[in-house]
Amino acid sequence: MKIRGSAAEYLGNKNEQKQGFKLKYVFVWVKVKRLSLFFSCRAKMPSMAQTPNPSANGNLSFNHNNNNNNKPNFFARSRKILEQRKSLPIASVERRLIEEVRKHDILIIVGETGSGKTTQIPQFLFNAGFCRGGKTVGITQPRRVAAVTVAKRVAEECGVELGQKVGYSIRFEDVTSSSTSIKYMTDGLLLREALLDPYLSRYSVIVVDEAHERTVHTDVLLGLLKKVHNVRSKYIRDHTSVGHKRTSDGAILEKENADPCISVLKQCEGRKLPPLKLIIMSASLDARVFSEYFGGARAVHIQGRQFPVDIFYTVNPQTDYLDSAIITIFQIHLEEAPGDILVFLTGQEEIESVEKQIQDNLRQLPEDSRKMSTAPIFSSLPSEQQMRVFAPAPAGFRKVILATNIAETSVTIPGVKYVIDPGVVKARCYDPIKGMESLIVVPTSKAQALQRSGRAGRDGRGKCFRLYPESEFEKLEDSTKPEIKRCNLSNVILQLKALGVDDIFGFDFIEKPSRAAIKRSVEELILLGALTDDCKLSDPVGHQMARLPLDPIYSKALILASQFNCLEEMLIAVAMLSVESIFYEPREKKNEARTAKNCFASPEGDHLTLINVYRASNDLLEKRKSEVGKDKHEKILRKWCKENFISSRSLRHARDIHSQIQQHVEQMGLCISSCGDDTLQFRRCLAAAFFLNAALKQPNKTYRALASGEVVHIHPTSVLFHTKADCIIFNEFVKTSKEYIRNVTIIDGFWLTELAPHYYARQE
Ligand SMILES: Nc1ncnc2c1ncn2[C@@H]1O[C@H](COP(=O)(O)OP(=O)(O)OP(=O)(O)O)[C@@H](O)[C@H]1O
Repeated sequence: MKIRGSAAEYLGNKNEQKQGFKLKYVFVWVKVKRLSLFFSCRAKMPSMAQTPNPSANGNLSFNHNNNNNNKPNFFARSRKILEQRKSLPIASVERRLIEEVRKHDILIIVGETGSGKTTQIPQFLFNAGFCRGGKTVGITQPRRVAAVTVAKRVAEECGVELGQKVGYSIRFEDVTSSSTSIKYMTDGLLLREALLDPYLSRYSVIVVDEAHERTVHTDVLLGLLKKVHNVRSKYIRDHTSVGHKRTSDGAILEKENADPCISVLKQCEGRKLPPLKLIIMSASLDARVFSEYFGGARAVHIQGRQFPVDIFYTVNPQTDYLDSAIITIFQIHLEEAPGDILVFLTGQEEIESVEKQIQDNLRQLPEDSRKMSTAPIFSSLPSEQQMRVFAPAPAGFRKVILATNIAETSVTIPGVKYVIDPGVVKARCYDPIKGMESLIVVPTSKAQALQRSGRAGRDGRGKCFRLYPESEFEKLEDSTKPEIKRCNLSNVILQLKALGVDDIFGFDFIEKPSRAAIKRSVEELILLGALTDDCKLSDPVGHQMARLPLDPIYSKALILASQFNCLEEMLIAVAMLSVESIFYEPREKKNEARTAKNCFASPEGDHLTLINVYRASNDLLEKRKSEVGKDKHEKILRKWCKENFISSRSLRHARDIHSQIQQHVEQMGLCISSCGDDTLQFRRCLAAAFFLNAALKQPNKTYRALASGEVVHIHPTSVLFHTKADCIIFNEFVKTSKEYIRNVTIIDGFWLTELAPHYYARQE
């Protein structure tokens, strides 16, 4: 890269601005190839050429039941959508695709980003009759935001109200009805559904979209779907051979009392059981791996994308990708044609810091160049705020979307013409020996780079700026290491146990996690009381823990809290711990921010400090409750948060999570009471739940984590940063420049042997 000025120089030279803002070229970009040329599929697959297909007329036989007909724009918009759909590469292969689905129970589809897989294939399946008899086509997505936005788009394309024929279901949000035929959902949600309906009997087809992401849920789901598919196929074979009749769409008509297995199946799905069709999809899939896993399943390739995306690389490696991203944002803003910019960053803190720098830099630009708005999106942002990135920018403004990898796959953000990809991502990594999980920033894979560039070029030609040289791209791994190989497996194992999978080592994973990781997580679940010593789900604790949509350790904390009479406090603590950084500390207002935080600080630790913040926000809203209206309350909360250096986004999200988990624990019949001022009870409960995360002070003032033996340091953001306490528990281990622990509370070391004798008595 030829840098002739840093970002500040570039934007801040007032003389230059006066002279008509003469641009300095900061990067020399190397334009390389179009996105489509980068695509290569390693498995040998038949390709679906784009032959004209008279049946691909884009019409879906849904009722148009929304009352938009009187709106002048409605017809124009419908016509535009229809035109768009017809021009998608996938539209011309509808009939051939359906033939493939009819012929093969399991089909792997690889099609370039934007070819129309996610939005069109479910509609093709509906048109072809796969939803007859009240059956549903289910499409899983690794991320909530994709499930929601794609469902909205498909409902619009079909001219139906969201939640009727087309709906979505994500954790804590179900927008479906009994008439839903096309259902988008997260892969985790489908796993939870399988707890209640082990044969997934309402589904005729399940489409696993973006399978390349290999999230832990996708991998477990693939294993489960394989099993369900085999059971349903076997059932059909067996019953066809003993003379059962089929309906016209292939479903089996049951004979009364044919065999004992039928009664189980009848409970789930009534009298018909069609075979389960599985479709595994992505733009960047190694089809061979999936095909082998499903016993040589058929793989097809859909060629072509709607609009080209030009890829640019920097000439030289970058030392500071945030700085480079900001420079590139402004370079595009000042030089390129109108169009929104999507920037990939690694987390909330980075996003908020870049957002602030953009605002600061904009102030230095001449008035007429300041028309730029920013919109952040990251996973801990509440859904309604995430949706703001999809709203158009004010007229004449360029929107800059600052996103984590949650915007990497499946989503279409209308108007995005430029993508900036620094080539890094925050990924989980797990050390099964020490039992430590941490988040670290790592290079993306080629598959991720391809997905990112594919977010441009969805409603017109696009450009993608990769903030690294092409030679670096060549060195990237082809695909991302499956999450199941780099995370703590307690949650997965608990779910599998609840699904009736007894032999975890024998479970047919697409790629097996290491024995050490499975063993470690099973041991952890036994220690938490979720599994018995012979590895069965314990009753009631294990079953209760599996029902809560939380990490097992948090679920255990809630269950214990009802016995320690502090469930009210623990609900708040768990909700506050589920969001990213409640407090923020702007560089230029460090002292003010610290003084504000001290008002909430508890000398006993971060958990009680977080509870103090939550309760203070409750008191505020209680005091001002006469001022009616949700908007008014939001405004009051926002102002208060700003004054107290609290992230209003995070607090609002925590309040949301709180009400959702409260509903769950109420349904489970747990007793919600408060320990009042007796915080000792609450801390004892923390010790009883988080005993695996205890640390003892060393003579040199560092701490040693008792379970892993690792030397750890209290994070500077903790209220206990200067503590001299002998024994503490913590919630999070973060490895940056040092091994840090975050969210720390003081406990008494003797409590550990008293409350977790099964672990600490054994250690003595
Ligand atoms: N919410 C939306 N608003 C506007 N256009 C959309 C929207 N969703 C999809 N589209 C249009 O439909 C096209 C196909 O989108 P779709 O998500 O089906 O593609 P895909 O092949 O699944 O891509 P990917 O692999 O990136 O998920 C997009 O390129 C875009 O033109």
